[in-house]
Amino acid sequence: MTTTADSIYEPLTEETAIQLARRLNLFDAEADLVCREIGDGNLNLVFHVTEPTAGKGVIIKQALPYVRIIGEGWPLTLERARMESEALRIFARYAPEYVPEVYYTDNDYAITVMEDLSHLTIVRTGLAEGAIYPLLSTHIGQYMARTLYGTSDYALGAEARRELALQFHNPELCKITENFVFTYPLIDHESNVVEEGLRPLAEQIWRDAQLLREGARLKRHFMISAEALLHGDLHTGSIFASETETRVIDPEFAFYGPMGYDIGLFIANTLLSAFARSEHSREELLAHVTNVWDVFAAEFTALWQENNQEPLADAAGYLDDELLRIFQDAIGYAGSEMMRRVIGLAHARDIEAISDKDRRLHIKSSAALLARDLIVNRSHYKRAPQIVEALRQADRNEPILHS
Ligand SMILES: Nc1ncnc2c1ncn2[C@@H]1O[C@H](COP(=O)(O)OP(=O)(O)O)[C@@H](O)[C@H]1O
Ligand SMILES: CSC[C@H]1O[C@H](OP(=O)(O)O)[C@H](O)[C@@H]1O
Repeated sequence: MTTTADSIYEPLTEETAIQLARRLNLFDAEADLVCREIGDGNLNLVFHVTEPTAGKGVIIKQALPYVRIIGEGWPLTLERARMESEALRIFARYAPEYVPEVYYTDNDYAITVMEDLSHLTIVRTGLAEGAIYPLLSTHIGQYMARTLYGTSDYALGAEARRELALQFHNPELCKITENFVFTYPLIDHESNVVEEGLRPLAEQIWRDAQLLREGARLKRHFMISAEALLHGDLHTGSIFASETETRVIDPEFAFYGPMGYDIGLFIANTLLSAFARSEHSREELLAHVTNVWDVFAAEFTALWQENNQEPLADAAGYLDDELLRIFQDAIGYAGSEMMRRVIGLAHARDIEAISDKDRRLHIKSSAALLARDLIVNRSHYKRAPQIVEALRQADRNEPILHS
């Protein structure tokens, strides 16, 4: 627990959230305000303060000194609120159209007051209801290229990059990822949630020496690479969208890590949503998987050519090598993320919502087989359409072959 006896921190209530919004002059003095706590994530409180007659609102997000869904038995640093608001401000330098505006922060109360995005839908929810979001992968590809390139050595130079990285020492949140994404799904850990019927496959996974070795290498790479300021938890529950607009929220896991991690999380969660759909309505989501990489690579290349602090950047073949390495990192991390969403702690809600047990189990075992291949054979992946081909083979229960 990071609160101390003399700490002034206390959790907000719906009433005190309204008082805060008034104190910050976010609404007219006489405005009639209502507030609802709408947090549905694993960690924090989220208050939606609105003036219904004016159609105006703000979001007040507050970290609790523990994990919201577990309670005081799992203490967690309040520092995560500072990480989130500082990361949002930095990402806004590079991709302002893709993040909510931050109006106010208070680190003592672990509060971030930000733009209300309620006119948009959380992408995981929308995709489960059949939405397509035609611009999603273009926007996310641009968002990732701009924020990842912009905070890297290439754009900032090593000195400024190291300076910025000091602000994002985020050990408690990184530890959650190290444990719950990388370690626990690969061992028979008590926190894993393995659906009955999937146990034999899970046991096979835990005995798979090649998988454990490659999973360990990915975890190590995650722990020691400090390439760029990552969002750190870029799943589809951290993205709001409509047909025309896309915004990335919730970067409390931000830290300096490998660029491929953010890309891998987006790909993994889009693949899971694709698995959750019937075969004929998957195509748009699979197109997002290939397009996000194409857009990322094109935008990254343009930024590289425009502004690069690395004197050796023009070395023949170097950019291509970097892009292939980032791609293969992303493939591996997509595998780690998919595995944890199937047999780890925090499952994909769209898959859990499938009521037909046989179909749900088929999807989970196909996703686990695909995840294994992405982790173990990531060096065989050279082009984004191979991911789509691998998903189709896994879905048909065929061995995944790479041409
Ligand atoms: N800026 C925002 N505008 C509107 N709703 C938001 C905003 N930020 C968060 N929410 C709502 O609160 C929920 C939880 O927010 P999130 O940041 O994901 O919390 P956690 O950190 O606990 O995962 C989101 O799923 C969304 O419904
Ligand atoms: C108990 S932490 C599990 C999981 O929760 C976080 O997700 P979110 O903030 O979107 O609710 C993160 O993915 C953690 O790995």
